[in-house]
Amino acid sequence: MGRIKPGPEAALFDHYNGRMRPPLAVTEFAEARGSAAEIRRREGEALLAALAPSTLAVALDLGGAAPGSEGLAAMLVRWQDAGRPLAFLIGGAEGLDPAVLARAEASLSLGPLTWPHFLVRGLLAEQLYRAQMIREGHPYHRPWRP
Ligand SMILES: C[S@@+](CC[C@H](N)C(=O)[O-])C[C@H]1O[C@@H](n2cnc3c(N)ncnc32)[C@H](O)[C@@H]1O
Repeated sequence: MGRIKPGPEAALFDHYNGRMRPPLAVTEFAEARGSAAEIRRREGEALLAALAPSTLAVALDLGGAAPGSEGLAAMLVRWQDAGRPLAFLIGGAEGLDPAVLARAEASLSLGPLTWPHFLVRGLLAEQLYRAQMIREGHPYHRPWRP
């Protein structure tokens, strides 16, 4: 949700997305106006209208599953094996509407801290790139801990 402007958040996303094979395609939606509930509803309607019926939607949500990076890599394999378009949904400042959470088949948390949505885009891109590296056995991911 939201149209990112040139700046550090856009650069963070571009940095990791530029490494992905293939890169992620981003669809941006204008942030809505009104009360918090109206914003969530209007933004939710725009998001839902853009999803094809076959799309496997994953909501980025604080209440979602919070796997480690290797767990996320395994989840991604399952999602991609479904052979359906895969979409990650990131809410705006007011969060995702309950209708969007209900449509999503999975929800993913990046931990209990609340992050700004444009930062979430970059954080997610890094984790999806990391998941690719985990699948390839690439030393980008160093799972050992001292
Ligand atoms: C500023 S947050 C919205 C905060 C809102 N109060 C809520 O609870 O969703 C904007 C969006 O970023 C994503 N987001 C922020 N922090 C997150 C986290 N820790 N895990 C997953 N998604 C997060 C969600 O998609 C959220 O809708």
